This record gives sequence, C-alpha cells and structure tokens, in this order.
Amino acid sequence: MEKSSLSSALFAGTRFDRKRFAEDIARFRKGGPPAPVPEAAPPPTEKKRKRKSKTNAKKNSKKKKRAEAAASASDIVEGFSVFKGAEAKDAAEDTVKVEEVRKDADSEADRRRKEAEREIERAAILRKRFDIHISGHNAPAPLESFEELVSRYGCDSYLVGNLSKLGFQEPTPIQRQAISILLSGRECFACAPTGSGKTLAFLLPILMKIKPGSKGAVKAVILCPTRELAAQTTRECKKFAKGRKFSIKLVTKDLSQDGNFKDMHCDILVSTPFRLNHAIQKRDLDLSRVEYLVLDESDKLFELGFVEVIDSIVKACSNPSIIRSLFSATLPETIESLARTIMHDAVRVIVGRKNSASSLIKQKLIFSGTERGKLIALRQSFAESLNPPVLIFVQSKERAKELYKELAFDDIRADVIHGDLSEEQREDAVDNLRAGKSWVLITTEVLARGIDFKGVNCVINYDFPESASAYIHRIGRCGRAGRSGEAITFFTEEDKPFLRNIANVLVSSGCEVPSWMVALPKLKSRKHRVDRDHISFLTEED
Ligand SMILES: Nc1ncnc2c1ncn2[C@@H]1O[C@H](COP(=O)(O)OP(=O)(O)OP(=O)(O)O)[C@@H](O)[C@H]1O
Repeated sequence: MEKSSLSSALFAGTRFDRKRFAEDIARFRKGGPPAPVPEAAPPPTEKKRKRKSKTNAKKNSKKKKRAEAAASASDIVEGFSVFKGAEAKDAAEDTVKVEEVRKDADSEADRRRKEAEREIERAAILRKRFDIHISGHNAPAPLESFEELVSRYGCDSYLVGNLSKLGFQEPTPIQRQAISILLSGRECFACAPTGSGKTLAFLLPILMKIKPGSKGAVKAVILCPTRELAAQTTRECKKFAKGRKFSIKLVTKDLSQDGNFKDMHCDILVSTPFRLNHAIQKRDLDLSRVEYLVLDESDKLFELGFVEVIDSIVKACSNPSIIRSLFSATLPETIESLARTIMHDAVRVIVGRKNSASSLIKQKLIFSGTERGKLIALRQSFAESLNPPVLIFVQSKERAKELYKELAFDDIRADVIHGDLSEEQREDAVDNLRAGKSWVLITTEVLARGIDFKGVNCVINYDFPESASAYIHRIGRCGRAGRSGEAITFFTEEDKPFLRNIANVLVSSGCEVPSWMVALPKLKSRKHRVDRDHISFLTEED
C-alpha cells in the first residue's frame, strides 16, 4: 500500500467523541467547571449545509488561531493520548495551511518586488531615451504618453482632450518627468532648455489636482519675473483649462492696488513678485490655503532685488502641505542652494545639460570692433538676408529707442518695447510681432525670459549679454517647440574679456568657436555691464 493511502486508512474514522469522554476532559482540565458538551449533531439539512459553507470562509481565516488552540488543548489534556493525537493531527494540517499561506504571501511579495524592479528599469530606459537626469530618492517614473495621465493618475479626459486640440501629441521630456513628480505629491526643481514646454509641466498637475472652488481661497500661485511672462502664462493656463470653471487671474496693477480679494473667487493666481506682495501687504490677500506654488524662471526670482519679496510670499503661503516647484532653463549652484532652503524632499530634474542652450539654435559670434561697426554689421546682415520675425536685444531702453530710430530710416517694419511704454503699448508691440505686422522687435531684457514667440527665426544680441544665463534665455526666444533658429551675437573690443563664458555655452551646444576664446582668462565678476557710445551714424560734428 502506498504511504498516503496507508495513512488515510489508519486515520479514517478516528474521531474524538467529546460527549463520551466529557468527564475525563473535566478531570484533566486544570480548574474551572467542565466545558459544556454539545449534543451529537443531527444530519445537516439543506439550509444548514448552506450556512455551514458560509461559515467555512470564516473558519479558514481562523486557521492560525485554531492551530494555537490545538497546541494549548494538548497541554491541558496531557497524557490523554487519543485526544492529543487528534488535535495534533489538526494542528499538523493547520501548520501545512499556515505554511501555504506564508508561501502565497512570499510569492506575492516576490511578484511585487519583481514588478517594482521592472518599473525602475522602465523608468531608467525612458530617462536615458529622453536625456532626463534626476536626483532625490524614489522619484516616480516619467510618463510614457499623455494617455497615461488618465490611466495612471485619473486625469479628467477634458484636459487630455484640450491638449490634443492644441496639437500636443506627446509630452516633452521635462513634462514626462516633472508632471509625474508633482502628481505624486513631491516638490521639484526643474531645469530644461528654453522652449521645451516647462509651462505645461507645472500647469497640468495644478489643473488636475485642485478643485474649482469657493470665494477667497486661492489654491495655486504662479510667480513670473516679468508682466509679459505672467500675462502669457495666464493665457496658456486658460487654454489648457477650457471647459472647466476654474477662475484664473492675472494680478494687474489695478488688481494689486484696489482688488477686493476677500470676496473674489480665484483658484489660480499668476503674478510678478512685487504686485503679489503688494496685494498681500495692502489688500489682505490670503494665501494660507495655497496648495501649489510655482516659481517660474526661478533663478531670476532668487536674484538680488527679488529675494526679500519672494521670502515674504513664501511665508504667506503657509499651508503645511503646500507643494512648491522651481522651473528654469538655467539654475546656477548658488541659486539652487538658496532655493533648497525652502523646499522639502524635492526631486531635482535636469533635461540635457544643465545651463546649456537649446541644441536647435545655430549660434554665431561676430566681431564688430566698435559701436559704429555694429550698426554697419546689422545693416549688412539685413541686406543679405532678413528672415522675420527677428528679435534684437539691447542693454537699455535708451539704446532701444536709438536703434529704433536708426532702423526706421531703412524701411524695415520695426517695433520697440521697453519699460517707458505703457502696459498696453508693450502688449501691442508683442502682438504685432506675433501677428506678423512687424518684422523686427527691438527689446531690452524684458522679453528675454519665457516669452514664447513660436515663429521667431533669429535673435540678434546687438549688445553683448551680461552673463551666460542671460545669453541662454535671450537666444532661447528662437528654436522653440522643436523648430530651428539662429542666434547672432555682436562683440566689440570692450566685450572681448567677457567672451569666454558665452563661448563655453556655444561649445557645450556643439557650435564651433575659435580656440582663443575658450582660452581667455576666467573673470571674477560674472556680470558684464559696459557704458556704450550712443547708437547713431550722426556724430557730434555732423
Ligand atoms: N507637448 C507639447 N507638444 C507640442 N508643443 C508643445 C508641447 N509642450 C509645449 N509646447 C509648445 O512649446 C512652446 C514652448 O513651451 P514653453 O513656453 O512652455 O517653453 P519653456 O520651456 O517654458 O521655455 P522658456 O524656458 O523659454 O520659458 C510653446 O509654444 C508650447 O505651446
């Protein structure tokens, strides 16, 4: 006979009759009255059978307890072999079941571990493919597609529908990673090239997570360094949110000075730092329920002049579970460590190389000798090829006006934007370039950051930029959203000592520069501000 059938034959019918041995049980029980003995059970009716099968589930879950009870019962009836044997058999069966449960749990843990490993591998492959570099523990995997927003994060389909209507088919690298970080509730430092879609990267999690709501409870604040950028971000936000009743407001001069924020319904507030701080200090704007705070162009916002105001705004956003994020195309170490003081457990994301220009821009440095030489070089370059729209950067509003006068002689449809113009005039100048009414827009640093002119073909740095990051942001007004662009930078004898920083940016973007430029000595001062001669062909004698 086989071993298994032998044992089943031996144990067949071996059941302990508690009723028959009740007195013995009582005798062996240590203290206490004899346990009540149940009547011998009649054969189960259909109803009872059903009830029994229902209770089986409960019984199974109590297997472990029963095994323990069996062990203690055998202690009680020590020496009573039949009882001990039967319970021991029960206990053995239970031990097998417990072992099975443990094995199941082990294989479940194993399965989960393997799934987590696969997820880490998948994330690493995506990051490598899109040149995404992260630091910070347990960063969530980048998005594979916008559809994943629905399947993985429960995004409302209206939002994905809006993206598709706007022609956004695939997330850009910074969107893939920053969106998943913010949606998982982590804070984020993000550095990605100009024109790579950082705006949507911070707007989308806000639109997904906050609920359109009640009076006086601002839920998200977005800070931008200039009014033009704040206005553009507000417009973008409204486009993405179309179809939902979000109240999205731009803090204008009037609103900051006279707004009744207590009775105002506003979910998302976009502002420059000074206007927002004015509203907090003078108009009782309450930011204590803000859930998301975004510092766009964050390195600019942490520059001298803004720091105290930013500090006061950060303090006003006092919600302990607030999620802060910092976005820029440039993030110097000094600014990063300053910014870290306000962040909790942030993940740092870099797309491509930190502090580098977009690889879509063809960059050129042109020596023009003197200020006069620059004007000749500019006219020559326009005569050879003028590929509008063109953006020209100068270092001051006076120089912007001067250059505008010069170009007016040349029948070039030029416009100018600077700080002396009213808000409306500035908006008109930007709109005219967008609409193709003007070909050339002369500007100061005011349009250097964040402004999205999709079609700008060429950026000319008429005046040499004051730093490498100013250069990266200025030329980043072209070569956006996958399009190519051209950047021309004039330099004079006076600018030569400051060439090294800019030449290094060209080198890291794969553009050719003469070796003497990168061999120039390092300068202590990073900023380059020069007093320049007036822009004019008319000399004093003329
Ligand atoms: N996923 C996408 N698919 C197609 N176009 C996109 C996508 N995301 C953003 N864009 C477009 O790319 C352009 C640049 O985006 P955005 O202004 O957000 O860039 P940015 O990284 O913030 O640039 P900057 O550093 O200059 O501020 C915009 O015109 C935007 O509409």
